[in-house]
Amino acid sequence: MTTSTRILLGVNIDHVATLRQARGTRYPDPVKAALDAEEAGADGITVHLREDRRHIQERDVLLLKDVLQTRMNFEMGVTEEMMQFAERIRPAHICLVPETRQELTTEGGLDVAGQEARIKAAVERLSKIGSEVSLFIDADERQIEASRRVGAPAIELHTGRYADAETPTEVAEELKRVADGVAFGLTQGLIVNAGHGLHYHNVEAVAAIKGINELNIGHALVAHALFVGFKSAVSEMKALILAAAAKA
Ligand SMILES: CC(=O)[C@@H](O)[C@H](O)COP(=O)(O)O
Ligand SMILES: NCC(=O)COP(=O)(O)O
Repeated sequence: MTTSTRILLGVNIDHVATLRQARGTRYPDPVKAALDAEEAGADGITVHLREDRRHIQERDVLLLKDVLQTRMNFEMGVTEEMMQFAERIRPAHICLVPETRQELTTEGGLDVAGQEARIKAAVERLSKIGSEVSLFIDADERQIEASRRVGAPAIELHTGRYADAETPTEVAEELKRVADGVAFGLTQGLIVNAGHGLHYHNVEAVAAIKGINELNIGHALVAHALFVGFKSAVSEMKALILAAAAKA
């Protein structure tokens, strides 16, 4: 996840595993989805090993670690169990995310400002294994400054509020919040990624924000893949974001 003029696509395969877990079958295999995604142009593969194991399982992460041609972005809550697992697998990238068991999905960003000492200790510990650590936060200057202070080289701005915005005014406000967050993150010397809730119909405006390094996208890709196949779903998304970034 190094800063470049070319925007990267991280493909999140969590919800391939959601379908498998719904029946306790061996299919569909998120590992196969990851390999297809890479063939279709994914720059990296994102997985979130949730505490409740509702989708991705340890087995998936271990296999991916062996077979990925690109790099793994391992999303995890800040718990001792996850810290030890990350130390075992040493992913190229780790994104620290907030997690609550009852939530339908990751509803907001990590409160870095409210627990700086704890996040700083986690960033230091995970940096020691050679992982590039990012913090999944809201596009909020207080959280961005705190992310710099705790020593994270990267942040991922939560785009869920933009994705959920309903009126054109709300969409414009939320997009501006993300764009301002990107600009502010860059002034802090951070690598700035973004993701959550991005879809074929809303991704272009985000991809056009100057300075974004990578977009992480999952749910929309898996949903579209049902109708067009995983490779096509990924290559369509990649073409959209590259075109939007090139036009900007
Ligand atoms: C942290 C994040 O935004 C994604 O990884 C998201 O968590 C996907 O999985 P869920 O839908 O389980 O939240
Ligand atoms: N960190 C965001 C992510 O990996 C994908 O989120 P979504 O596209 O599944 O909402």
